[in-house]
Amino acid sequence: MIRFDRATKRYPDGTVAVDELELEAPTGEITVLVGPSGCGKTTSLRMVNRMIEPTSGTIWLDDTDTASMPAHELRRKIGYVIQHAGLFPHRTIVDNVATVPYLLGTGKREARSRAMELLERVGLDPAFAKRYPAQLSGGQQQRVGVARALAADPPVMLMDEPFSAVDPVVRDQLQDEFLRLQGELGKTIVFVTHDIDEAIKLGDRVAVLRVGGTLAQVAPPAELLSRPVDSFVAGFVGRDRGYRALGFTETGSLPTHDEPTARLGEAVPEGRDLVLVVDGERRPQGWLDPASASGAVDESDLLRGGTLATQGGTLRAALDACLSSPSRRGVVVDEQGRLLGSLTAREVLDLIERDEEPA
Ligand SMILES: Nc1ncnc2c1ncn2[C@@H]1O[C@H](COP(=O)(O)OP(=O)(O)OP(=O)(O)O)[C@@H](O)[C@H]1O
Repeated sequence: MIRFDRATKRYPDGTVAVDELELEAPTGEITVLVGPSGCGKTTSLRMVNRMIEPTSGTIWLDDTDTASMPAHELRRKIGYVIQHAGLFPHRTIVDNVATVPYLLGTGKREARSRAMELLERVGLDPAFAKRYPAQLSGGQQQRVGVARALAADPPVMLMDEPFSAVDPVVRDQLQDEFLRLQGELGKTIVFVTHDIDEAIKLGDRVAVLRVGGTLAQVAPPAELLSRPVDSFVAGFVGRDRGYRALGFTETGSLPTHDEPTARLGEAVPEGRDLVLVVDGERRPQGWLDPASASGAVDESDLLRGGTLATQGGTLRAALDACLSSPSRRGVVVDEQGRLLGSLTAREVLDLIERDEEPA
């Protein structure tokens, strides 16, 4: 656990970057700091590993006042990942990852073999190990940055905009893999971003800061979306927050109807209504308009593009499946992707209304 206890940073020029911050980052969870430019996110983060010393207040690591520990000992327990990865340009990837173990006196062979394991863990091909940072893409470099921070197996990780410098598709992949990795590792993570969508996706808890370095609200993402404390947080959390909050509400069992199907290779069925086409495992492939096809059902006849809802998924996914479906019937599948049935947007709205808590 990391706890900011009235932590304050006043820079020598008088700027108060962080003002009496009270915040707890629980053990094994991802706590995201988010807020507009200059609100003190980076300053707060760097006070944890004492790259910046607080002017007043205390930062606790479990039961220890971080100011009472030698800084090098503190930093051994804390991995640090920054934007652009901050890799050493003249060291190979494997040596970059093994940097801290080398410093701690781990033998070369052991440090390297652990570094290779970590590269694999963060989803990087071991073939990159002998390359230099400039020979990797931005996304690959960020993975190396994460592997390097994990190398000494620290219980705590500080991450400052680690995925901001890559394009949206790569960022999405890095975020997914980061969540998968955290599912295995359960580190105590403080993560800084200016991107509220990233905060909502990654945070177990999200702390919204205002310029001046004060805490506006800290809450799990669903609560932040559904119950922002004031207009600043509501504005920062942004548009569509009601719809986005559905992404945190699980559907339980969706009330589905039987959906008539046709199979690829079978004769095009009669009728005018769109028909769902499935493969031999009953996995939906797309919709068929019987009026515009003849002979056997062929892949090229299919209307695609609808998303699928998974039984036990979220209300947002269920509603999206309906709205994106060419037939307006949302397709529901099981964990293996096999058809369970369909439902309409009206039925999903009924579920939403049923779930609505009284204000
Ligand atoms: N060394 C410094 N001396 C004086 N003021 C500073 C210093 N470093 C940061 N500041 C100021 O402190 C405030 C908080 O800065 P900080 O970098 O922590 O914000 P941030 O929320 O991380 O911003 P961004 O999202 O733009 O990176 C800003 O007003 C900044 O100008």
